[in-house]
Amino acid sequence: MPAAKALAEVDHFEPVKPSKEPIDFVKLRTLDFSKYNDGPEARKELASIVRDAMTTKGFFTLINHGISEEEITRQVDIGHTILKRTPPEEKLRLKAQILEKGSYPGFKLRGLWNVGSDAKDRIENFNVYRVMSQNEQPRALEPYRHEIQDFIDFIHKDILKKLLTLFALALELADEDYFVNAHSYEGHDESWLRYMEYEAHHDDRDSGGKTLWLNGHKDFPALSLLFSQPMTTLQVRDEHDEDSWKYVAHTPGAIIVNAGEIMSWWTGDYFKAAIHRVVEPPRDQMGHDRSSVFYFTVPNDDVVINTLLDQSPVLREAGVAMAYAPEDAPTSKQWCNARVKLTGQSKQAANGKTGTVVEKVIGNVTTAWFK
Ligand SMILES: O=C(O)CCC(=O)C(=O)O
Ligand SMILES: [Fe+2]
Repeated sequence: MPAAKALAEVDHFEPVKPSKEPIDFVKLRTLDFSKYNDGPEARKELASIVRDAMTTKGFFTLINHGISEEEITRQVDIGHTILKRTPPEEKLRLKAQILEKGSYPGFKLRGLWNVGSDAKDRIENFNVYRVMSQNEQPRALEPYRHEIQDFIDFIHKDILKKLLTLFALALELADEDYFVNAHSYEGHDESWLRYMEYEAHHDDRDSGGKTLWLNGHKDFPALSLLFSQPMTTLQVRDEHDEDSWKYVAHTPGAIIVNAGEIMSWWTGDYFKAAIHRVVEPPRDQMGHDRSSVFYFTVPNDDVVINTLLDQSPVLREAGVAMAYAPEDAPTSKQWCNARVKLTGQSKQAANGKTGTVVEKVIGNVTTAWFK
């Protein structure tokens, strides 16, 4: 990423020290972008890693993606500063229209979502579209506007473009640019950058089991990019190991990539939208806030999402079924707005395969939540 010039001052967020406790980590594949420009064979190899990761765990670790650790730290600090310096009245005025419109830009205040059966979340988010002028931004953001824009633009135009090309290669799509064109930078869509802070639960020390911080769920976008952070809290449910929850390891400077429901529909569930959740950290990391940065990508508003059987010999060979009858397939915008409204609103959660599945139907689309 091109280096920024003189940087405006921030309130530094001091991340927690890595845990020393023994932890059962999920084994994720590593995708190394330093090989991306080494020619067609190297790209094919990277695409085969994407295919393997997506058909098994649904998550992988991306390294050498072009954003340095310092730049990630800087973005965490920017998010922390915006959340810290924006007064409550301004947060309320610039509140994200989540329940009203199913749209994320603005502040998500604490306590909007249910966690488990009788708790509310302790998460604050500040979300931004790539067209930042589309929404009024908080005063505290102004000193960082260009840095945030450069960060989003590099993710969307460089990292996402490479990732989506590899996803197309992994499926041997007739049109290698299909996913890239569906995420045209110039088009409009609901993709968003998220600064997210989990408030420490100071009462956790006395609790026996692990307290949930965010219910189990599948992400709804096409891809989710999580800038790796050191608090051991994110768990993925391993379908291949009796649905057990395993922690995602922190890799300094890496991006943890996972697919959402849009990608699973495109591929007739050949690529997994893995179920994941956030729980309290190990004892030696308790009592500390967590601050992180995410980029969630969805296709342009009018893209109709359905399984790419016609385009992909890999999907035909895998014998997957179409996700929807043609007349039932949702557009990106219909799906996103409807799904965002439902996030965290159910008081129940399901155990998945073995328990009752708590489902919500949106038009012809069904989505579910998990413990
Ligand atoms: O905070 C995390 O590590 C994961 C958050 C998450 O799953 C989400 O925002 O969809
Ligand atoms: Fe998620």
